[in-house]
Amino acid sequence: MSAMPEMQPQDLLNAATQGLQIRDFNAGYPKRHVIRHLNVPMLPRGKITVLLGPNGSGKSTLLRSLAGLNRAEGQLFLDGHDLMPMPFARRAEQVVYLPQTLPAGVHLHVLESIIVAQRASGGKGKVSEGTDKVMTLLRQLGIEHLALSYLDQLSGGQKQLVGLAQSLIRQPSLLLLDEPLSALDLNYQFHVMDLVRKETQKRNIVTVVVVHDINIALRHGDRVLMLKDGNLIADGEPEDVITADSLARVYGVRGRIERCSQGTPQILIDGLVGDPEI
Ligand SMILES: Nc1ncnc2c1ncn2[C@@H]1O[C@H](COP(=O)(O)OP(=O)(O)OP(=O)(O)O)[C@@H](O)[C@H]1O
Repeated sequence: MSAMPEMQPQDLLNAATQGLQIRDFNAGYPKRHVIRHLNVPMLPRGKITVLLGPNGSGKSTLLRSLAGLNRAEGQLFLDGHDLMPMPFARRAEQVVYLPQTLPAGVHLHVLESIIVAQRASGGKGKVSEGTDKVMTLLRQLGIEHLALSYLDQLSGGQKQLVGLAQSLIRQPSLLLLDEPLSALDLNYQFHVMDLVRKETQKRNIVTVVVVHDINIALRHGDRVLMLKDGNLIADGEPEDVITADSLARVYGVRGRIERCSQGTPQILIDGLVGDPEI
């Protein structure tokens, strides 16, 4: 049996400090507290964390607050450095938030819009090199053919894919994706999560994704955080968090997780809590 390579002190230190830690975090709006005293132990780099919860549970508020776009207080340590006191521009160099929909009325074509995003985050070098990178990313996303189409003439799903390209080109340390699959067909959903995983691992990003589809969380999440009414109800590996009990408590549904013939866990819903069982 070959011996495990010994971890060097620096590796141990990195493992303990590399990633995002959320401490006593509160967030909301002038007349409405939404996220209350949230504490999340290290969300590691190179992994996908899926944020689940019913409508109105605070997922978007949390993501926007992590990006510095919402009122918030508490501590957010990225690799040991607190993001909260940082000027917004400095925080935005490391943290990228992709909202559910791109802003309307932007009359740029796709290629221009992604080069603008790249330049805004400090991307330098020759324009031709920037264009090559963007075209590679568009090819990976399967939307190379849209490079010269105008943003305001794209379908909802095409806009989502362009938004993802704008986010990835900025090479963030913390990538926050708010329902990036909601307008995508099944093929693109799979393709996008596959690409997000590869980029997360290759660039060692802390990625947090909001989805409503429990099967996506089961299949693509390394870790799941489940919110209800702004409170963290569960945190752990997908199959430890997504259980009949948490589905009942958080979503009010009677459900179970079963493995398909290929071994992939999937959710089956039998009804609502309180319905007569058949
Ligand atoms: N701009 C705002 N001002 C005041 N309250 C808001 C604002 N935006 C959202 N809220 C409230 O904050 C709470 C959490 O909303 P949030 O959008 O974060 O939920 P969510 O979990 O992302 O929901 P969904 O799954 O429906 O997108 C809701 O009660 C909502 O009404």
